[in-house]
Amino acid sequence: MKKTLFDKVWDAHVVESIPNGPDILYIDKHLIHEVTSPQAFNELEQRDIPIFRPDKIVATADHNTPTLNQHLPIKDDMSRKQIEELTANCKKNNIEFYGLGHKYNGIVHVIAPELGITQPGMTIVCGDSHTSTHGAFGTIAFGIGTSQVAQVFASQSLLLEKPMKMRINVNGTLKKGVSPKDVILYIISQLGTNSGTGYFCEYAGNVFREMSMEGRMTVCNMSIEMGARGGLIAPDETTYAYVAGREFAPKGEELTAKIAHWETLKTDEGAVFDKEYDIDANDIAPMITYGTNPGMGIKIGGTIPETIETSTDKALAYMGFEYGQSLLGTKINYIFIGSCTNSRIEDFRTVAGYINGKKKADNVTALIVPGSRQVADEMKAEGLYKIFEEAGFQVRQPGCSACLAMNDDKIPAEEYCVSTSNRNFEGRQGPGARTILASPLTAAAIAIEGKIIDFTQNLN
Ligand SMILES: CC(C)[C@H](C(=O)O)[C@@H](O)C(=O)O
Ligand code: SF4
Repeated sequence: MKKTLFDKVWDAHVVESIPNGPDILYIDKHLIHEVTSPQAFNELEQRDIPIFRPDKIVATADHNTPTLNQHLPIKDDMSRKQIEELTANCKKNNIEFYGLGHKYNGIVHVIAPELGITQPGMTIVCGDSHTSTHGAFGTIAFGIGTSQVAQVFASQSLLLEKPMKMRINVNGTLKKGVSPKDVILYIISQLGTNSGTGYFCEYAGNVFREMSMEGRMTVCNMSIEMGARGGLIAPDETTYAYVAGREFAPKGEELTAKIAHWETLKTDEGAVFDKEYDIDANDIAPMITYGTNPGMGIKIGGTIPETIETSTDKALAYMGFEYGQSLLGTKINYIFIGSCTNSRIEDFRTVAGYINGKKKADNVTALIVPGSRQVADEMKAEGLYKIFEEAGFQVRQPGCSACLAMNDDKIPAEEYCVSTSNRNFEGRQGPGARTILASPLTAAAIAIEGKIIDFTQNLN
């Protein structure tokens, strides 16, 4: 039978199939962070169940961590307790933990790929919806709830119904200034935030084949924002080159053998998907969102479309926008360049390339938050800190930061923030804050102008 990439990885991990029921799926890697692990640890302790395979778990602190003075005790009580609890739980259970100050600390979805923990053909879970990011490696990766975190702790497996399969093909040539973030924002704006519900989504076509691993991670990261359980892209030479040489990646003959296997992880010609979409790359332009879900996106120079959905009325009232309005010229006081969607070295190289020699507008507070200590170190080594600081941007320490208001980095009420993160929900960046999602390049250009502009005309 012809199989999809998803079928191949899934089938290779089925421990047992219950006739007409769910499968028991083996999990290769379990990533954890401070927000969704405490109850799962408690549950196991209460039931006196040991953690089955602690060596398959990697922990980091990212959501509640401050991005200034990380060497000092965390001031916020709640946040400090969360991190202390994770630290103690990892110690007690022999789990590898990259806490604050550790050279491998950072956002969970940034560190696992950069350390070579994420590899093609694996199953990876985390109590975090953006676990879909790891699908960029041809991995079945998805977010799980806290009770499932406990299930994986106890058994290294999960009881799951096999999801349906969809494929999105994007072929053609991307226009100048169009980033991977624009590709996924465009897809979600066209297909809607429920289009992926119940599905795992494979991204195929020359646009993804030609994309860097960083770009593929940005795309897969936002699969969850169209409702999909996860997204994935077939591994290829770009993937192998990224994985090779990383800290925990296979080496030498083991790597050669693995690559031979990874080569087989492609959807067979003629394999059938439950649904499929084709998108012309030429239709995609730099995107921004105007509403309170990631599907409410338009091309930068576009106007807010009329709709019959009453939820849009509420979204526009929250955002202070109107139907038919163009966002060009909207004054922007906050810029956030970071999050597991766009805080990798390539993102900051793009931003630095654009702002080098320029200055941010006076009204703008611009935050640059690397996704990990390693990204921060690379930025320093490449001289990017200097470029950002000279342009008046604040460079912070790694963490989820202003992506969600779980730490000190919050956007004031009613202020617009052009953000490279993945969610623009009400209050996501602080009570009353208004988030406009965009690519790092778009955010950089807006930081320089202090208002929304169509920067594509400035590109040479
Ligand atoms: C806190 C965590 C559970 C949450 C998620 O699952 O995604 C967060 O990372 C987010 O982005 O909203
Ligand atoms: S950076 Fe944002 S989206 Fe990513 S894990 Fe952290 S809070 Fe979630």
